Amino acid sequence: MPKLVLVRHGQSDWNEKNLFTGWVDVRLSAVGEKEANKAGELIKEAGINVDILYTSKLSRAIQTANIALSSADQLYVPVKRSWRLNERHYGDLQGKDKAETLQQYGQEKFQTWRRSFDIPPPEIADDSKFTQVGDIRYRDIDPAVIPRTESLKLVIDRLLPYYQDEISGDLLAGKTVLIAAHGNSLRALVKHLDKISDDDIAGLNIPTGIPLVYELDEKLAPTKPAYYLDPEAAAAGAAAVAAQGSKK
Ligand SMILES: O=C(O)[C@@H](CO)OP(=O)(O)O
Repeated sequence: MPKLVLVRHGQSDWNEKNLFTGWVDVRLSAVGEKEANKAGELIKEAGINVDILYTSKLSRAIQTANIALSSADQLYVPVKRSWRLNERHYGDLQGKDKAETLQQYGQEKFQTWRRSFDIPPPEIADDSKFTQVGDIRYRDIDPAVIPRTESLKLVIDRLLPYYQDEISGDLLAGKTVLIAAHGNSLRALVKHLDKISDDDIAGLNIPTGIPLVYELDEKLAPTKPAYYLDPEAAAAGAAAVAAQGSKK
């Protein structure tokens, strides 16, 4: 039976600093490296043998996957990377402090930008130091397609075709697939897999560095609720993500 393991990258330098990140290519913090290592140990302890790894094009997801597969003794697995698994592009909020943004714009606007289904933050200018226009890693994408901002809905629009056309093929072949990606790109995927409504998805937060396992049937529907390999740490981690704006 196909198995899908999702892991959000470990804490990044900008998660630690409480900054909106999106497509900015920041690296893992020391804590994030430890979380990734632990994720691999959990994968190994659960007896999960990964057949193929998918990552975004962002270093923090790639680092997480490499460290986790190393500690799981599975560095050999083949890998595919796509910008379609990237974090949600955070528009003009990229690089901004979350607590300051909350203070400046108020709870309602802050929460709308952060967790509404279809309202994106303001667009980032192409000459901003935090834009990804001109970044060589996206040379295979038409520059007009590089996002200037995204809502969760727009993430689903660019991620789901990749899941259905590429990743599903490996799952339908009975493979165990590991996806190392991001808080909001994984929220998009979980919304699809668990059929979560546009309203209810606002309340879902994905913790860093804890593998979430889906066991799927031949139509790629979950045969039982997905489970975290460390449920207690996952609950604490999700609550910490939800509270990020209020952090000093
Ligand atoms: O800054 C970001 O890109 C994301 C994930 O770290 O943050 P949030 O949880 O606020 O959507």
